[in-house]
Amino acid sequence: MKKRIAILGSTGSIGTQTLDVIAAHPDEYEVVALAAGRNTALLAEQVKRFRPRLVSCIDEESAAELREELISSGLGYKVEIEHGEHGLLQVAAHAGADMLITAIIGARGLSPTLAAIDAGIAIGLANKETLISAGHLVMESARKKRVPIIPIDSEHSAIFQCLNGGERREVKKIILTASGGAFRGRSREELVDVKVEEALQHPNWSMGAKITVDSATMVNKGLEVIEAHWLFGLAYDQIEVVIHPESIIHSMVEFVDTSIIAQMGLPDMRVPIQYALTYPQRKSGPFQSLDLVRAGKLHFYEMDEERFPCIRMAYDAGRCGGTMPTVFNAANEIAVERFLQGQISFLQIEDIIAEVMNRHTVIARPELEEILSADEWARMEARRLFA
Ligand SMILES: NC(=O)C1=CN([C@@H]2O[C@H](COP(=O)(O)OP(=O)(O)OC[C@H]3O[C@@H](n4cnc5c(N)ncnc54)[C@H](OP(=O)(O)O)[C@@H]3O)[C@@H](O)[C@H]2O)C=CC1
Ligand SMILES: CC(=O)[C@@H](O)[C@H](O)COP(=O)(O)O
Ligand SMILES: [Mn+2]
Repeated sequence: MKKRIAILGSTGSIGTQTLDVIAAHPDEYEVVALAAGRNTALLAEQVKRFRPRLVSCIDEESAAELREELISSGLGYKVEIEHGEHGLLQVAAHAGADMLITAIIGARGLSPTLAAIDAGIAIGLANKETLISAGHLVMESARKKRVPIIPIDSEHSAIFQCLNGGERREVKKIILTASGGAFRGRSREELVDVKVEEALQHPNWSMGAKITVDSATMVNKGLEVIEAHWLFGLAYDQIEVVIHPESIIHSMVEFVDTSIIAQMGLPDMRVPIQYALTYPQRKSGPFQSLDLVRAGKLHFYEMDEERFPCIRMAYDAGRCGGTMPTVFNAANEIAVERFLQGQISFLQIEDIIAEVMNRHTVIARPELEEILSADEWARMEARRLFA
């Protein structure tokens, strides 16, 4: 029987690569539900090709556009079209799905991810912001429901692969690799006037705009530290970050006997996506092998918290816990949105995060309602600063 897959964010970087992997194994996987934002032209193509039973768009207008597009192309089967938060939840908890790939951006992925877990659907987790915002709720809920959460983020997939079959209590620490992002060779002075287009030039990966900016500010690695804390149950002191400009070693685990196991490969997100789909098996795929001789030298540098203050803020937020990581994430989401819209400068992203964290009164062990209101509060504060 084919494994039935639902995807949140099917038209994005992770969403389209997930469909590429599925297309390479047509006898193994079936797409049952898709959710996207406003790219109805691409979504219509995906519907025609993968024939899901349910599809959802961001709003009513996009849903109408999609319907129109599918009718005019003479779609030969009946697909249910939904929209908005309701549609997103319907796709996430689709009764016919075995696994949900969370490839939507931001903390808006939280409620649908919780809905899928509640419905007993396995999660292939790309949407890291969900774990930053409410890691304790997501992990607790997954444990109670015995729902597996398989990481897709390249570093976490790497750690997951290194730990395969191993005892977690034998782990001394994990080492997350960071490329250094678009501005890795530049000093802070050289960041004052950087342009949006420059921040969107990641040296090794082709990704959506938000995560590419996060990579340049090092917020991405900060989010990944908190993500690793929740996924692997490690203390923050056991999570280290090193700069590795080549993005060939995707991350490493050091065990108590000082042995280090690393997962390596060319930067291609289809590999961790496929591993999440096939786990615990491995399958071949349309991927290029790493040629170590051609790669030549690999480099590693110490993380500089003065140069990249967002990494320190992320550790602070994680160690503080409660609603602080929620606030760190929400403030960053708004700051990045404003940077992309040309409203603030690159360095003001970190100023906004720092100031909103500074103003926040933490709630320890927050319930979902408290998470959602801390998230909303942080977004409001982040919109007001430098306005
Ligand atoms: N890209 C990568 O290589 C990696 C990404 N990740 C994580 O994966 C997640 C997705 O990133 P990425 O693929 O780069 O992002 P993209 O910006 O490329 O894609 C985002 C997707 O979400 C959809 N979307 C946006 N808003 C809504 C909404 N309200 N309802 C439904 N769908 C919506 C978009 O739709 P549309 O375009 O139609 O508007 C699009 O399909 C992020 O959390 C990121 O951190 C993690 C590791 C690597
Ligand atoms: C592909 C992936 O997982 C991204 O999160 C990537 O790691 C970003 O690269 P850096 O944050 O290391 O620049
Ligand atoms: Mn990553």
